Amino acid sequence: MSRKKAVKGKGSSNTPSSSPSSDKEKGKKVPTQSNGVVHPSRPSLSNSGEFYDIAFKVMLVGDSGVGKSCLLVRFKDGAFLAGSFISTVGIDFRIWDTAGQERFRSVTHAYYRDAHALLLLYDVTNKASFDNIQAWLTEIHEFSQQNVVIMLLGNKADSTHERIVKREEGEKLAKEFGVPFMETSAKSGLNVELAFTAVAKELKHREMKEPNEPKFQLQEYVNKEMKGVGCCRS
Ligand SMILES: Nc1nc2c(ncn2[C@@H]2O[C@H](COP(=O)(O)OP(=O)(O)OP(=O)(O)O)[C@@H](O)[C@H]2O)c(=O)[nH]1
Repeated sequence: MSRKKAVKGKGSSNTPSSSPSSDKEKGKKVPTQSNGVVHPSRPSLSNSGEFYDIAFKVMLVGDSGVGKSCLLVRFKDGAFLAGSFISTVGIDFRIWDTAGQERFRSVTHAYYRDAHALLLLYDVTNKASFDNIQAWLTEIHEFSQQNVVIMLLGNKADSTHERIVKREEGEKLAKEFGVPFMETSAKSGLNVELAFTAVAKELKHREMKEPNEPKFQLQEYVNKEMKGVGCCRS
């Protein structure tokens, strides 16, 4: 999975006018199987001009304001968007950035179905966004594929003074639900690259693994590579 083709779109319109089918139209540029995985007979060219062999659909989900757009922009451009800007209401393709607002949920549901991976975010400075994770997971299990890769991310880990949710609480919740977890910061860049590459590695491994090859251990990989807030390695 090429990082550069991780093109996100902050919704180009500020109304939920783009229907799932109209957005899928945009994705028609690449040959897609019914499971949504792109298997071109020869490498395909991404919008950014890079070649790739396989493509997966990764979505960012979570409450409004947890930092989904910022995380994607940090990953894609290495930049941080400070301050307030228009809330996401549209959904773009490649890496799909969803609107966290309740009133756009029905639009989001339609996109879960063929997602291969979901990065589920809460904001460590916002208890409600953490408390809502269980509801998000229930929804994900209802609408997404059974084998979807899920990773829980506690974002805004740079906000030391405003922090309300402890890292241990995130770890405990993730353990309860059997999903990998780490804290991230779109502002400082902490673990942002890792979140996307770990998911990409898992998906690629599933797709290309030889029958006798052991499974990729996503949580182990994350534990090994993850950096902590204020840690010497970050
Ligand atoms: N300190 C800090 N602020 C962040 C971080 N990530 C995002 N923010 C801020 O949080 C606010 C919301 O970020 P967005 O990326 O728009 O959140 P979103 O989840 O995409 O929101 P919706 O589009 O409404 O679903 C903005 O003011 C960002 O600057 C982070 O890692 N640290």
